[in-house]
Amino acid sequence: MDPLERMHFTTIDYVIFALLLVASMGIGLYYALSGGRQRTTQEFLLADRSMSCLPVSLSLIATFQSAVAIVGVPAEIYTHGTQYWFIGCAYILGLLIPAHVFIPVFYRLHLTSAYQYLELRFSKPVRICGTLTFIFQTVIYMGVCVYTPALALNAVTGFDLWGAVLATGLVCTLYTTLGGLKAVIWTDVFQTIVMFAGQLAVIVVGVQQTGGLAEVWRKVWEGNRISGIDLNPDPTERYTFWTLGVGGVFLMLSLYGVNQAQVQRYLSSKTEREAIMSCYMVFPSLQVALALSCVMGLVMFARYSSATLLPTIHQPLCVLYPQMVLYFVMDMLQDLPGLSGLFIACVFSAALSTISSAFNSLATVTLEDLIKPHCSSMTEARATLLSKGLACSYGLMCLAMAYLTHLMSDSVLQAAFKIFGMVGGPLLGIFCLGMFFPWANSTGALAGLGSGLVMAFWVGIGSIVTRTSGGPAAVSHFNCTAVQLSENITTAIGTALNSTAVQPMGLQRFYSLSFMWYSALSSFTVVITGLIVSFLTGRGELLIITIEDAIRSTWAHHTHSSGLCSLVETTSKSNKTFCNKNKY
Ligand SMILES: CC(C)(CO)[C@@H](O)C(=O)NCCC(=O)O
Ligand code: NA
Repeated sequence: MDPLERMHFTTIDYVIFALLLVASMGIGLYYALSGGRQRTTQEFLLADRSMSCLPVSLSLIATFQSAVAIVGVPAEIYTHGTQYWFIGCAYILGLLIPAHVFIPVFYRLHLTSAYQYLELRFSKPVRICGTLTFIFQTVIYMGVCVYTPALALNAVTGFDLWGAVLATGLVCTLYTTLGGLKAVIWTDVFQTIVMFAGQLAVIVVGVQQTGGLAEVWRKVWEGNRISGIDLNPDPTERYTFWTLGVGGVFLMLSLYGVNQAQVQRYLSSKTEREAIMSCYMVFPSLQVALALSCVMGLVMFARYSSATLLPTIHQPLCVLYPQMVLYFVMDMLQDLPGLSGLFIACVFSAALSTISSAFNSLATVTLEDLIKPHCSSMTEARATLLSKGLACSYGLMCLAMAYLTHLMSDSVLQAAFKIFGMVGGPLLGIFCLGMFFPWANSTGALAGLGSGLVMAFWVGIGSIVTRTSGGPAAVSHFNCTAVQLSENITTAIGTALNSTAVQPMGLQRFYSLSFMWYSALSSFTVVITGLIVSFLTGRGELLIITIEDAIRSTWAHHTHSSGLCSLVETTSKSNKTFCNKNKY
């Protein structure tokens, strides 16, 4: 029997998928019609700065748990064993540092956009460059996020590709435009629960069908899937304890420390304490999310390690990475109507929660950083209308980006997967430069950001062109024999094998740097270049040691350069006194 034929959706599955969309729409409508009815930018972009830590923390994990991660991590564990699990170590510092360094600075400055910090600390051009970099990164990312799950679902079940893209894109645009950040956060809460439920259901059924936990354990142990800690210091090794546990911290900081989507949620918290608490609560939830994905990869392995199952399943599993997990799920859940629908809902929840954050944060930075500075007389009503228009436009742009992603070649797609390491790193670097190095000046910051981006794209594009770096590889060997593979896939694997066999030298070695180091490499490049250029062009000041110093020096710089505390009108009373106190 052709495996492609038997994998189809029942009515119940379609109903569950539709329920996800309807419930998300419902939450959007509720927040459009309740509370302040989305009539101020404070409500639309910052949820009235009234959120408590539980919804904020679930929303924080939903944002960067994309569908790419939901289907990619189990495939990674299946093919390479549990080494990737060690990224959980990076969550410790990757969340403690945002909680105690970045959140206090952003929260006490009472910002709306994280890039306001860059103007306060450096200058307007630095802020604009930061904003444009963020827009570039997020626009590329959202296209990939909505396209990847739709493509995988289409390949496995025949579910209409553009139907899925349009349904998710349009529904998400609607509820973000109607309900603002409150809707984004509360749909994230709902979608996180669906995500956990879907993964848990697959694991429970998978364990049961494989013959119980002991049997799963025996098979993954015999199949060598349980990886010990790999302390190999080679930075070109894809996943080792060092790349994951140290390089991963920088990735986490670029996502949870300075990314606008997350900063905006911290700023939407009632108090600074709630914001810090929410960051703490991300830790256990993110560990659960990671464990679910990893265990799912192991169950998948256990189920297919037995030779008797191979004849029917080997062919469909010779597929692209993201599709592998869907094959497994559909194959296993086909006799349990509704459950495959639940898992599809889980994958699309991951996609929706990521793009909704993207729409709202893009609308925020575009309004605050690019438009407002030129229209100082804009009324609140007009600003709110404009922010809704922006959220809606970015939603439609997401559909255009999904289409562009569709036209992209496989190597460009790989670049899109690496976008967080490549573009997130330089952004992290520029915030660190501002917060930890008081003598860094605006020229240094601009030079730093530029060189960080050049460095990131050089190594990122170089690795794709030379195909030496393992990233989330597009191809897996999943029980396939060479005969069954199409010609170009065989070539791709051949190239991959050759490149690992030959030790790369010189530039080749640089290009084969594990992509887990990209954030660290590019943020260090920003800081070092920024410091050198600042020393050459500016004056020296004292070293900042505490958060208070960091905030004080930001205000001092601002009052110094503009001559007055112009932010006073727009900020809260506490900041007003803070500002006045620190006026020189
Ligand atoms: C945030 C982490 C590192 C948590 O494991 C991971 O989910 C991640 O790399 N997320 C960003 C990219 C993505 O999920 O599409
Ligand atoms: Na998500």
